Amino acid sequence: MSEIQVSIQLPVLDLSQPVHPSFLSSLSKACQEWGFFYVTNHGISKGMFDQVCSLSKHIFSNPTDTKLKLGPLSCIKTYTPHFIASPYFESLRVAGPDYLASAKASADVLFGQQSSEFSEILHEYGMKMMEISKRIIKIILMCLGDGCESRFYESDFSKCHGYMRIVNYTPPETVIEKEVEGLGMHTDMSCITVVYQDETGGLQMRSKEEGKWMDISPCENSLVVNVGDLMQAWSNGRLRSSEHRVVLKRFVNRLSVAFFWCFEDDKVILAPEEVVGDGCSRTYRSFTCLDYLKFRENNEEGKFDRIAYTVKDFAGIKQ
Ligand SMILES: O=C(O)CCC(=O)C(=O)O
Ligand SMILES: [Fe+2]
Repeated sequence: MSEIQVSIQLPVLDLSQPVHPSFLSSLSKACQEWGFFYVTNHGISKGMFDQVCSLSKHIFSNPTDTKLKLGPLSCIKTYTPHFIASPYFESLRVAGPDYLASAKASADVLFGQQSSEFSEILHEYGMKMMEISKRIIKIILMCLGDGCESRFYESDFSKCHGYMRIVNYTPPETVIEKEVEGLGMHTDMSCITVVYQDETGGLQMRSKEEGKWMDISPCENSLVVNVGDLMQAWSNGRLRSSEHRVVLKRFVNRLSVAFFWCFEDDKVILAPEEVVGDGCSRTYRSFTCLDYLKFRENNEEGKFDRIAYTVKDFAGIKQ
């Protein structure tokens, strides 16, 4: 991994302030060019993040045998062990809309039924993330043109749902290379993804034209938002689903919590005429959300590694 790395300044969306038109144009540019931006004043306190992190670390500190009770061969299937996405990656999934029940189902298997701390905080976190995601989607719709928010939020986005993936990255103890890939290049199968990353760093995005890797550095009290495949297709490619990865540069564990905000499974995704724009042609055919998710699942190679199979491969119209 020796590509040149450059740094850029991404806009920071302040959720405590009304959105100014000049900010909207820089946000719009970032969504087209990079598919990434930061969010601040989102209403999640540092204390809450710290609690989510420390309880999650406690979960991952269990012996592998115990964690595998939640693994791919179990009936719960919330835990992804090492060597599936990468040797250094393991994750736990908490699904909505009932985050409490989802987190509790995993915690009960690991700790017995007395422990409710983990499920309660994850429930609170999930509910906050839903609220934040709705606000962000509305602002992203504003980037697509005047009136887009009022025209399309209710009709297209009000049934969205979200799930979280808590990821624990464990770098190798002996490193030959300077840095290793914790999670290979991919695009997210969401409308948007809202990521909390700890102070370790390592999240990188790939630039559109030159394919250079750029650090998305952790920014205190800020979340990282990236546009996903579903939004790229729904916007007829006006918003970019960014290619990104995670590299581990230091001998320290890294923890992140990614919240994936998605269309409902049976949603038919087709960019509205107004979003496509006069004189522009459609670049994605219509498809149902679930069919795309299945397409990605069935293409193991396209899952995390090389992005041979993206939404463009699935539903893009050859021009
Ligand atoms: O760990 C991170 O910072 C990002 C993880 C990610 O890209 C993903 O889970 O899709
Ligand atoms: Fe991702």
